[in-house]
Amino acid sequence: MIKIESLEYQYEDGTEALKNINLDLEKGNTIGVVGANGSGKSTLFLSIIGILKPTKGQIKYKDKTIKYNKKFLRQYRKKVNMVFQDPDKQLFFSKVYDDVAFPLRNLGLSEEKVVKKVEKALKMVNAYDLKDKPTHFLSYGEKKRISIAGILAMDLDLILLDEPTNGLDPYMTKEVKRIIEELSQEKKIVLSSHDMDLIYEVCDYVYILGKGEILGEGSPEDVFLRDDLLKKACLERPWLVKAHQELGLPLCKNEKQLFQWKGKDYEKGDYSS
Ligand SMILES: Nc1ncnc2c1ncn2[C@@H]1O[C@H](COP(=O)(O)OP(=O)(O)OP(=O)(O)O)[C@@H](O)[C@H]1O
Repeated sequence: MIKIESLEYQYEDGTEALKNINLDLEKGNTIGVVGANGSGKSTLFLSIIGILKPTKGQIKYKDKTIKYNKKFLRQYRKKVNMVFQDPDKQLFFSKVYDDVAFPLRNLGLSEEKVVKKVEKALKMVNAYDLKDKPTHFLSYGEKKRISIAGILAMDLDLILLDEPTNGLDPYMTKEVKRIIEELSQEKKIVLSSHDMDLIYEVCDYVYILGKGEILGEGSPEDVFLRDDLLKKACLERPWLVKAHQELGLPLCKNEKQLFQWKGKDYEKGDYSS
């Protein structure tokens, strides 16, 4: 659906944030983009939604090169949009409900449809109770969930999530993981994260960025077994990969699989030895 060809992006001060990026988002349904601080992940996402215009190269959506005029971008962002790393960049209204409803009202949907979509999105992120709360009273984790709900309420083809678990506690991190897994049943998702466990478990294809370049790509099982690649990109191995390499355990996709291999009932919290 989206192809990126020979993309380069240079900031005004001369920083070459992206160099010769080639990416095909048909290669997976939940795609991870990982890289150390400053490797270019946010710049890439901002380029994909057309906020940054490439210095060179192009982005194709459904085989057509995206354009940078207001009319095109307004239509494009109804189908391809992102949840920003910082929720304060996304929440504008004083009340949670109005924030999630805004893009839908903007599309001219009837208030009846708006109510349905907003309620569904808020329930999906377990934030329905917050609907009447002023956004400025929300905790950081709650703001993150509301900004995700705002994107879920829209009928997008592709959702980009920039560091969705950044700054969240372990419980909320699990919640966001659940949301991504649920969402990926219906939508294409691209997410960036410093949490290699999350990327390994939820993604089916991974791009590794380093200093604005793609250093490697492939299935999570392939890329995370490549020590040389991880070292070059300054990335850690997911714990399930470590357990496989260091303890000789089978390479499991998630905790549940590992428990099942051990004959434990994961759902019942069977932690006995
Ligand atoms: N507005 C800007 N002007 C100049 N340089 C910038 C600007 N924004 C980002 N950069 C630079 O571009 C490079 C890529 O930054 P980017 O924010 O895309 O990386 P990132 O992988 O998202 O980092 P992080 O993991 O820390 O969020 C960095 O060297 C950064 O300093």
